[in-house]
Amino acid sequence: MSKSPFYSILLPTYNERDNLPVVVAMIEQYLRDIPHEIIIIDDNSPDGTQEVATALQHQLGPERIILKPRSGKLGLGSAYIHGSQYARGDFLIIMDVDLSHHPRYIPTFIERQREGDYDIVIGSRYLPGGGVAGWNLKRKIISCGANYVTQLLLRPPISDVTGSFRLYRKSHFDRLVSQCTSKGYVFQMEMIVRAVNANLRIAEVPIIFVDRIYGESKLGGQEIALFAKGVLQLTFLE
Ligand SMILES: Nc1nc2c(ncn2[C@@H]2O[C@H](COP(=O)(O)OP(=O)(O)O[C@H]3O[C@H](CO)[C@@H](O)[C@H](O)[C@@H]3O)[C@@H](O)[C@H]2O)c(=O)[nH]1
Ligand SMILES: [Mg+2]
Repeated sequence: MSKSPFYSILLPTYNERDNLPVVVAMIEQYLRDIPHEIIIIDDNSPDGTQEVATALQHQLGPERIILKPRSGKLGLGSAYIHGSQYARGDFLIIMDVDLSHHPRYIPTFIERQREGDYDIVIGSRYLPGGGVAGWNLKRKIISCGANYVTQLLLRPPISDVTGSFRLYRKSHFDRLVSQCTSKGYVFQMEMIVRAVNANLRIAEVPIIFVDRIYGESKLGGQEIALFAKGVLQLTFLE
């Protein structure tokens, strides 16, 4: 019998002290029978998320909880790249740490990967059965607009290119990252466009994204401008 794969869950945090312990407890519940580690990448959050992360490490042990903090807020995409360098898993699972991404989907991602030997499994809000709860109109327009513009210019056969709830085969994640130039939220889109161009096997599963209850989104005007720049670069420069 082949060895059961090992999974590394990457948790990027910036001011998530209330959410982090809940997300970790839920991951532990849903992955009880699945070999895994959790890597927390905190960017020196002013709210003290790092202390909460340290307490979780004491509670669950250094094999299960790995802390890879950075000295300041350096962007979501680069947080995943930083954390992945320490991952021991055959597969990486990336997700938000504000309960927008429910850990109950992780076993579904794993099952789907196994069914078709996929390289990437994407959680999609835009498939039938998926959706968004709690976003205002402005935020819906930003998300739909980003996906629409990407479809218009680059036509990836993927319904949700901006979401951050994904499973990657680690070897492919590393290869794609070595080609990626973006550091912020636009990273997700660039990774998918490059994965499609590399003919990787990609599956999507519907997810419901629930807007955060505690804390604030870190998506601002600068991230939107960087997204527009990223799509244009991929469209015209490659
Ligand atoms: N370490 C680190 N973590 C960060 C940073 N910026 C954000 N995060 C963490 O990344 C996760 C997502 O951040 P949010 O600020 O909650 O993002 P959002 O506005 O809800 O956006 C979500 O939806 C977008 C698509 O519609 C996604 O593009 C985005 O990745 C995310 O999933 C959270 O766990 C947050 O703490 C950063 O610079 N550094
Ligand atoms: Mg959020």
